[in-house]
Amino acid sequence: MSTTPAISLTGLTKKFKDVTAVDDLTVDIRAGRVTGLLGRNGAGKTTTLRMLLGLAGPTAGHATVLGRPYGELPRAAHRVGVAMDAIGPVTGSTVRGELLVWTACLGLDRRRTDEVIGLTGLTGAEDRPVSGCSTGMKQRLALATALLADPEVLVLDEPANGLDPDGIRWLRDTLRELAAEGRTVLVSSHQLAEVEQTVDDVVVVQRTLRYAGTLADLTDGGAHRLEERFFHLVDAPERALTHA
Ligand SMILES: Nc1ncnc2c1ncn2[C@@H]1O[C@H](COP(=O)(O)OP(=O)(O)OP(=O)(O)O)[C@@H](O)[C@H]1O
Repeated sequence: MSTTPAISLTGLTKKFKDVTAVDDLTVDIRAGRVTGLLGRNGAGKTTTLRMLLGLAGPTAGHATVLGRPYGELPRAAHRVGVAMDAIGPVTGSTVRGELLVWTACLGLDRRRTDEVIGLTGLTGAEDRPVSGCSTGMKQRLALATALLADPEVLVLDEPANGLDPDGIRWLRDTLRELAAEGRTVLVSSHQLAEVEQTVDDVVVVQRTLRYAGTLADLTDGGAHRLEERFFHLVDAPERALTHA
């Protein structure tokens, strides 16, 4: 396994007028692993991911993915797959139509569209208008779009939201398979019981960093529930607890 982090955040800070959304966040995301980015509503998860992807400029600090700021990474859209609300459907057409637009934008063979439809369980729904898709199907479509270019890194903002139990299990298996193939998966989530079954590593934020390390270290090898440890961390006086 590579020891070079796939993603590095260094002193990352974002202020919106009088609100500090992210404060001096320094953390490395290890390659080839699934990392859960956890925090309460408003903890700064989406803002962190937006800064990582160059969608928001940091007030201070910097972020790199695969060794470069996203905006300076050659073939960034091929190497980093992204699923977040800010990057929603563009065409207002069908599932396949939507994917074909992205396939063309990325300069990929049209056959890749059908491959990701199969990979994400959207077979049979290809001709459905995106506007008529359930939330779970839209989540599958977002992941299908992120997977199109067969990226090394996946950045997924709350991909489990709106998925039914089948969808949750499918997502878990898919993320584990992607990491087993050597890909790096950074996934934000509120669903702690699900995260506990999916991730290798955990980053907990509450504006500042509260924990970065392995799930096994955080839960003492499963002796504690992730939820219990999470509340201990986010309710603790502001301080950074970091583990290797
Ligand atoms: N464009 C903006 N202008 C002003 N404040 C913002 C903006 N974007 C985010 N914030 C504020 O920054 C803080 C962090 O928001 P962010 O969306 O990053 O949190 P989050 O952890 O992703 O929350 P959630 O789990 O609810 O999605 C919140 O207080 C939010 O209101």
